[in-house]
Amino acid sequence: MQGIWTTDRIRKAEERLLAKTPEGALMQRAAFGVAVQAVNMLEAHTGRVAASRVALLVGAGNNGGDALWAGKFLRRHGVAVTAVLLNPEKAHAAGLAGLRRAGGRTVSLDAAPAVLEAADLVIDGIVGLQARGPLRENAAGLLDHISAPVLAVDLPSGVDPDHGTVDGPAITAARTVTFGARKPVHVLNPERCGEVVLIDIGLGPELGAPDLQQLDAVDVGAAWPVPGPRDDKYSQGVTGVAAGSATYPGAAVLATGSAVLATSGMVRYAGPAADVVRSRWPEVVATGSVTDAGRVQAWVVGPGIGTGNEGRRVLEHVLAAGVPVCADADATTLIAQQPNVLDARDPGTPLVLTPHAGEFERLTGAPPGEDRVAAVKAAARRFDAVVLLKGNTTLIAAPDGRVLANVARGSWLATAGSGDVLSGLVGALLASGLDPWLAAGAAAYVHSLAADLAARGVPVSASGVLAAIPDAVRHVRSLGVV
Ligand SMILES: NC(=O)C1=CN([C@@H]2O[C@H](COP(=O)(O)OP(=O)(O)OC[C@H]3O[C@@H](n4cnc5c(N)ncnc54)[C@H](O)[C@@H]3O)[C@@H](O)[C@H]2O)[C@@H](O)CC1
Ligand SMILES: [K+]
Repeated sequence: MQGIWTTDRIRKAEERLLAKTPEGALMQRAAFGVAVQAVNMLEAHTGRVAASRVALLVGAGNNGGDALWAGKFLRRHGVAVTAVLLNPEKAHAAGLAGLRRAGGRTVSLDAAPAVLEAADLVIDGIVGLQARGPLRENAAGLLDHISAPVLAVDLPSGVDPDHGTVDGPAITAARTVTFGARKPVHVLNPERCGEVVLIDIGLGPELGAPDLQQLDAVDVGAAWPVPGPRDDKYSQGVTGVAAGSATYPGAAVLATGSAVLATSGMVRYAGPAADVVRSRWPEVVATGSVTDAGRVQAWVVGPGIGTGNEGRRVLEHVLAAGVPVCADADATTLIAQQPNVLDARDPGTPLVLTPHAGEFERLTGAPPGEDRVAAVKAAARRFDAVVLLKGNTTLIAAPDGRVLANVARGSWLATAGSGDVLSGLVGALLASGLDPWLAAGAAAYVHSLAADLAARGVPVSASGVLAAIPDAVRHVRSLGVV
């Protein structure tokens, strides 16, 4: 699991580390890392390093200092480096002197358009950890002149470091090189950051527990349930799916199918689409109603059940069953409209809610807003549930305050029925006994990986995502099992 820390925590950790290191040493480490990435990008984009042209956008703080020192290192490779000083009086003095000694040029704003237009690579050192709000006018006016790839120092300037939000002009980077620890922006706004490269500057021991975490393939592979020699179909956990209607059986087929493909435990289906489900998934034990479904170790409830009286009866039944429940789609709306339905919940049994932004607003009375992390944490506490807030970056909060971020590799999951596939995955992992927070996180990971594997650059349907689940599980298992 990889950690992510808020800027406030990182700044405090940096202060402790700065007190233990010789002056300027951290900036040198950071800047050297920037220069290495710049060389690498120049090689990839222009096929050469010597005699290529790099423009530095230099703001008033240490972020600009990093860029200036990186420019100095690039001079050693014969790169023509020109620094655009956005605030000449406040530019980092030592960095500026270093760059000039090494033969780098500096220009002021009026010369900047021509410098940017001629550049093979632009290094964004406008603003870093202290960034607040969009780019100011002097820097904003330069954006139109950038056509070369941008390497952002620490974070793309103009994007909020803690929330990843953009409310005005901002840099879009092809790559972001960050120092010591990843910040929320790197997972909350991956489109603006591009590829994120972390440089170790020795901050690790100063950091403490992370504010956000991210699963990688190895974590997901290690967590994925695998049957042992003494397991049978019951011992691995039976997933119950209460979804779909006679008129709209698709949600039932998708949610049931993803539970079937996720683990080798048994799957039961209960609802009016039993015949359709049985014909598509003959291995599923299907009945017409949750009342005669038999024992399960977790329920998925909601997709396509409707928000009327019958839907409410189904939801109450599964909430009272004393097993973990993943409540999705219509179940979320029912909880939002009739919160007392949660009185049926057996206290202490895990609940996973999987709202998108609109459902989140219905559930909590407010949209997730700028600070999605805080919003999802508060909802998890309020409902005493794991809340999985869908989005390009999906956030998964546990009632105890832990938050996972899952960054989608593309946006192909924005397709009808893809949520049904996700809820089936969550249900199957809950039935296997996984911690509900990890179950939701691992499900989100495999869901987005399956979409990526299925899409390969073209649109994909929810059925396509479903069909790619085995490949996605195989991928994480091949990395996660040693
Ligand atoms: N503190 C440390 O130990 C290290 C810091 N490093 C670098 O230092 C950076 C932080 O430096 P600073 O604390 O000087 O802060 P910044 O460089 O982020 O900010 C400097 C100035 O920019 C202004 N500013 C804020 N929002 C702005 C906006 N939207 N447009 C234009 N200007 C804006 C601020 O008021 C401040 O005066 C990090 O991001 C990183 O790049 C690295 O050198 C590694 C070590
Ligand atoms: K920056």
